Parts: sequence; structure tokens; C-alpha cells
Amino acid sequence: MRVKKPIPKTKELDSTLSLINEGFDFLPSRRKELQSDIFETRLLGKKSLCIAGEEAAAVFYDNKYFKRKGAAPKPLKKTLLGEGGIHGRDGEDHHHQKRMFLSMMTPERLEDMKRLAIEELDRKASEWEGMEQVLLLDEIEEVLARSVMNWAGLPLKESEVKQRTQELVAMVDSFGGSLTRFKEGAEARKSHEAWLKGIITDIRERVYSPPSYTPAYIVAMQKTPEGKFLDLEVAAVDLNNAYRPIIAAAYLIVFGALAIHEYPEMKAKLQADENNFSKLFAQEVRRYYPFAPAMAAKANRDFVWHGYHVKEGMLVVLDLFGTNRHPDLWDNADEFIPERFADWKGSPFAFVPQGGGHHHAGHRCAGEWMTVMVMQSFFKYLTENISYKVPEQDLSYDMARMPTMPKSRFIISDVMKIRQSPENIIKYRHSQTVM
Ligand code: HEM
Repeated sequence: MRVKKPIPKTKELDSTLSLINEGFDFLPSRRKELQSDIFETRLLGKKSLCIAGEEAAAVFYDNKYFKRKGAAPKPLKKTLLGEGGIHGRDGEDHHHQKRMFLSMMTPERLEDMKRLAIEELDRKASEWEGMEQVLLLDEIEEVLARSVMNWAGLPLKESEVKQRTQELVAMVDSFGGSLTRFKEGAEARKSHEAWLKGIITDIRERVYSPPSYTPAYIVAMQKTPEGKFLDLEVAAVDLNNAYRPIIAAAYLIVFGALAIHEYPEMKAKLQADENNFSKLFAQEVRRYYPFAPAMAAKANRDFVWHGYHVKEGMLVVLDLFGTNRHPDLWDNADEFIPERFADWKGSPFAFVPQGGGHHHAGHRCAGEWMTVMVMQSFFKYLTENISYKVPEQDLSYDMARMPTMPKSRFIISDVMKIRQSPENIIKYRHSQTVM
């Protein structure tokens, strides 16, 4: 970890606009410029410490030093995260809710999600065969939205699929500072939460009875440590948090399709799948391509770190994307090399595309196993079950847009199904839950 003493400050007084304008490049480029993995700036007018690397992630995910209450900016709560949900909770209150989320992620339920998503993808692929061009990102978003709402036990009518999918996509696509996308995301959240509140009420009143292992049932019937049902607003936010985030995997699946296109040797490696290559590939896609830029927390005590006096209440921002590309942690960090994961030591703080630390003890993403499983099986499907062409298009992606994606949204054409059934993917046993 490179630390310059005294801890340097950015030239600009407040970096909020630079962060919006530079997106994923902001934190890594300032670290480079200031030659330090720790630097001070102001964000939304507040003095903030920006940090990156394995040691930084280890301190950031130590509950002794940090809390989440009040750390996320308001616009993010109105759109992506929701208000009052798990992201902003601390201590036993957080643990209590986190146990609920992790109880939804049993190996059987993860297999269910994989099967539902692959069956949906296979149905879509039949439609693609008759289409001149397929916008892969949009199609995968719908595949994931349909299958995850089914998985979550929601009573989704066919006539509603389009609206609910668009709401999920708008919430996920809302962060990064664009006013238009913020407004769309906030409206989508309002409408989606109103729908969920109705469903939760129906479950509690036994008007609607999804299976007891589904997120809809689990959240509706969850009690606080005091023995009361969750407040209806909070329950809607939590239920949404139990399935909406899989939409983020659509961006990464499309980036994976880009990698298969740009590195043609990947296709044969994925097809052969020696030593579970498809898993290494999914991990490298999560490491290499940008999705979650950073996380914020607040210091819950005064402490000194690398000679810097962190004051209680100070905002600290961990560079997730920059940690995944940190040269101390990864050889040839800016190159796409799936094989690097074959002998990866598995540090919970060096590879943090979905947060760091431990799933049960801290805020690390509850959906990480599901994400890897779905990504791996989609990459296998794209190479083993269909053939397609990638016509001329603008495949570049804008690092200033958060979240980002290939500008063309990845167009494919001449789709042909090679196998009539997706059983080969559904029965594939290596896509298991371990990281
Ligand atoms: C590409 C896919 C995904 C990405 C990039 C992603 C990213 C993240 C990130 C960065 C965090 C915050 C970690 C922190 O607070 O330090 C998080 C938390 C969380 N994610 Fe995901 N996630 C993904 C998929 C999922 C899925 C599929 C689910 C559920 C089905 C999920 C559920 C959650 C929950 C409940 C939390 C809150 C955990 C807590 O605060 O304890 N995520 N995710």
C-alpha cells in the first residue's frame, strides 16, 4: 500500500463534481496523481478520506471503526438502495436482518435461481433465432427480472412484466449523478415499493401465500428482535433488496460477452471448461470490468491510521474498483487473465466487486454466490448452447458513466440454437456456492 505522509489533499476543494464527471476513473486517477492510496478531499461539502487496497478494505470492513448509518448520500437512498433498509444498519440490528437475507441463499434456492434463469434464457434464445438483431443487455435484463421475481415468490402477471422489469432496471441504472436517471430511478422505486407493500400486506393477511422459502414470504413474516412485524415501508425496501440487485449481473454478463468477443481464445476455453474455467472467467469479469465504484462509511470513533487522525463521524470512501485493479494485489492488474484465479488465495479484502469482509459478520453482498452462479452458467450457455455473430458496432464503454456498459448495449445477430435443451447447464455441478 502506497501512503504519502502527511496524507495528501486533492487540489480541488470539493471533489463531488469531479467524481460525477470522471466516474470510475476519479479515485484511481487521484491516487496516482497524489501518489498515495490514502488522500483527503471533500464530498458534498464534507471532509472525506478516500482509501484503496487490501489493508484499507480490512479496516473499512472492521465494525469496530465504522458504521453505515448516515453514510449513503440521500439520492442513492431514493433510487438504488431505498430508505431504512439493510445497507444503512449497524450492530445487532444489521446482523438480525443479514441473517434473514442469508437464509434465502441456501444451495437449493441458488440452484432454483440458476434453473429459472437458464430456462428463461433458453426461451428467449428461441425468439432470438427469428430476430435480425438482438440487444443483449436489454434481453438479459428481462430474463433476469422475470426469473428473479419468480424466484422471490412475487405474483407477477404477464401483463406486468414489462413495467416491473423497467422499474428494476431504472433503479439499478440510477446512480452516477445524471439528473434524468435519478428522476427515473426515484419514480421507479416509488411505484415498485407500492406494489411490494400490497403483496406484503396480502401475505400477512393470508390473502396470498407464496412458498415459505421465498423472499416474499420470509420478509413479510420477518419479526424484529422485539417480536413485531417489520414496518411496511422497511419491509418493501428489504424485499426489493432481496432480488433487484441481480439486474446488475446483466451488465457483467454483457461485459463477459464482450470479453469472449475481444479475446477469441476464451470461447474454446469456456467450451472445454477444464478446471472449472467458466468460474475463473466469471471471477475475472467481476474483477476487471467496472460496476460498483466505491462504498462509503462513517467513522464511529476517533482513531489514528497511518498517522492520519480519523475523527468520529468522518466520511470514509473505499475504492472498490481500484482495489480490484490494485498492482500490489494483482499481477498485470489491467489485463484480462481469468487463469489468475486458479491459484488465488481468496483474501476477503483484495477482491471486492461486491464489497469485502465476511458475508455474515459485515456488509458484504448477500447475493454474491447467486451472482457468480448465474454469470458462470450464462457464459456457458452463450458458448455451448447457441452460436451468434457480433456485427460492427460501438463496443467502447464510458468510464465516466456509472454504471457503464458497451455503448451499443452489445448487439448480436444470426443467433442459432445448437442444443435443443438447456439441461447441460442446469445439471452442471461445478457452479456451486463457494467463492
Ligand atoms: C453484479 C451483481 C451485484 C453487485 C455488483 C453487487 C454489489 C453489492 C455491493 C457493492 C454491496 C455493498 C457492500 C457494502 O455495503 O460494503 C452489496 C450489498 C448487498 N447486496 Fe449485492 N451486488 C450484486 C448482486 C446481488 C444480488 C443478486 C443480491 C440478492 C439477490 C444482492 C443483495 C445484496 C444485499 C442484501 C446487500 C446488503 C448487504 C449488507 O448490507 O449487509 N446483491 N452488493
